[in-house]
Amino acid sequence: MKLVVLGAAGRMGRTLVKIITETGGASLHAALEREGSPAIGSDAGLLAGIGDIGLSVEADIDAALDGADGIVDFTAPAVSVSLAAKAAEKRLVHVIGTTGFEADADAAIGKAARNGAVVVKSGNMSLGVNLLAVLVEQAARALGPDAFDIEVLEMHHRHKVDAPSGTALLLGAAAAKGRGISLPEHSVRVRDGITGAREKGSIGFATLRGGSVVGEHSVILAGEGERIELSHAATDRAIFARGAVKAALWAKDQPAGLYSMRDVLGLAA
Ligand SMILES: NC(=O)C1=CN([C@@H]2O[C@H](COP(=O)(O)OP(=O)(O)OC[C@H]3O[C@@H](n4cnc5c(N)ncnc54)[C@H](OP(=O)(O)O)[C@@H]3O)[C@@H](O)[C@H]2O)C=CC1
Ligand SMILES: O=C(O)C1=N[C@H](C(=O)O)C[C@H](O)C1
Repeated sequence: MKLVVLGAAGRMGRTLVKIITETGGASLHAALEREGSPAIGSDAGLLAGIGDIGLSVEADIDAALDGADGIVDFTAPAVSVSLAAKAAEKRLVHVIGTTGFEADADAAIGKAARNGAVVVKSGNMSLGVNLLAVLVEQAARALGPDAFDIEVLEMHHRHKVDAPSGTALLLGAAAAKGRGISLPEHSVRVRDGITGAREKGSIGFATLRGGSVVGEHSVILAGEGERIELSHAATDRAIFARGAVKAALWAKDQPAGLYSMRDVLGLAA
């Protein structure tokens, strides 16, 4: 499967270039960065630390998509939205790892999936986090609507630009699903000053940023006299890249539509 990596000089882009070259059935068709990026013209393999692979980073998306089977995209929300429309036009697989989408951007990606793109989108492409989400959903369902308070805590590196993380929101959505409630209607994303007592049935988020932390998430279910914590720690971005490439290979045989990593991994609650 011929894959185009968008954001090839980024933290995830470099990891993806390495993992694609190591994965049977996948090959690197093109590596892209935005117009004006200092990475344009550099060898994608040299940037990824795997030596010269004879493929330079380019900026022309339309030329890069010519002859490609799929796109792996860990960039920024506006970039992913405009690429989803192109993927629909060309009937391509589009794996979206980007996080930080607003509701209107999600709606635009849903539209692209209805119009011909095979989209796999997830705030976290790792097996571990997607299994954790299943466990969170089960725990929230088993513990009932409000006897236990649910809080999602995350920590990431100092460069991360969105909060709460896509993973924190994915875990919050799993908890909300287990409780049979809507996350947007029950989430508390910021607390500051005299907040009043905790609202019954809410799902809280707390964000830490610093250093080089790849990604750490805990879902805390706090009851009277006891507390359950379900956690995941990522120590290597390769887990996300492997998941993304697996998603692309899986999506190749699917009809157009919007899929999640749970679909790819066959994980049901
Ligand atoms: N779902 C998952 O499993 C994971 C998701 N992520 C998410 O992936 C995204 C990227 O993370 P990360 O790699 O750390 O970020 P980086 O900033 O390191 O990488 C993003 C790259 O995309 C480039 N870019 C921006 N605009 C364009 C464009 N129009 N065309 C091509 N390339 C472009 C950036 O270039 P420039 O710097 O010049 O703007 C940069 O090189 C984030 O949203 C993050 O949350 C990260 C890890 C795992
Ligand atoms: O920006 C990151 O680095 C990560 N982003 C994703 C998120 O927002 O959850 C996934 C991972 O935790 C790393």
